[in-house]
Amino acid sequence: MGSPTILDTIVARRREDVAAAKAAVPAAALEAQLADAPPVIDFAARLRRDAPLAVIAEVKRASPSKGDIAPGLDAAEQALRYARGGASAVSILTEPTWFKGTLADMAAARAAVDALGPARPAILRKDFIIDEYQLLEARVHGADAVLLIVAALDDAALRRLHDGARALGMQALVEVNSADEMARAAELGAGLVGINNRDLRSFRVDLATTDRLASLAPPGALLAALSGISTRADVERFTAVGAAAVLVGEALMVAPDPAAKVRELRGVPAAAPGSAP
Ligand SMILES: O=P(O)(O)OC[C@@H](O)[C@@H](O)c1c[nH]c2ccccc12
Repeated sequence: MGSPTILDTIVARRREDVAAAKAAVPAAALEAQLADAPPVIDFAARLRRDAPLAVIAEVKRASPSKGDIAPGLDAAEQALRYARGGASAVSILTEPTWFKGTLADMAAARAAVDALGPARPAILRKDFIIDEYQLLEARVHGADAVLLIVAALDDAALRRLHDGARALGMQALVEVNSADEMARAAELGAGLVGINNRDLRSFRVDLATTDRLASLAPPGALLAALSGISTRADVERFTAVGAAAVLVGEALMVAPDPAAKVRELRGVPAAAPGSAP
């Protein structure tokens, strides 16, 4: 066993966070809130509706590799900017220590986009999910889908969390970064696969990861490319190998006009000044 990777460190801390959260708010209390949770929509259907390319736009204030990106940013306001640009979904980082996200961010972003009616972007809880308790937290705070990181989970946990998300009406975006992890996602029967160009063990980004792994995706699964994406050319590189969605964080968090950046990534003309979004 080598020295712990960044991923190991974050997962270990998340286990402590979950233990503390359970002590404060038992699972039974969250289950009692499910009936009043904001209604869930079909995440994959929402992405497919925007074929040939759906943008999943991410609210990420900071990261282990970059430190602070936009620490003071309001998650709800950013979600609305993304929605104005035509994002199909908004990914909200809810990990507090390294990414400076919270569940309150996700609830606020969900409430903000709900005002847009049924065409609203779907909400993805982006976190290091290792315990069913976090699925309850996600649903109660308005998530339509959750990220499951294959590298952070053994097969039993992956199966348990994948089925647990579905039992709560949510879908799972199953994240892979290698051929072995893609095989595990296929074995799981994942319908939504995210190829992360960033290796969460080293946080090194290699855009060729998606090129290399796309053809190994389970037939019929919706394929998303994650990380390191900043231009329309990056997007076209990935649609060329079968990606139906891209997930973009930093490039959107630093964009002076996030709505215009989403449109650029989608390959649609910029809105005329003053025109309706
Ligand atoms: O900021 P980028 O390079 O556009 O990457 C966004 C997203 O893919 C990245 O934040 C991410 C992908 N998988 C994760 C798992 C946990 C935390 C973060 C992530």
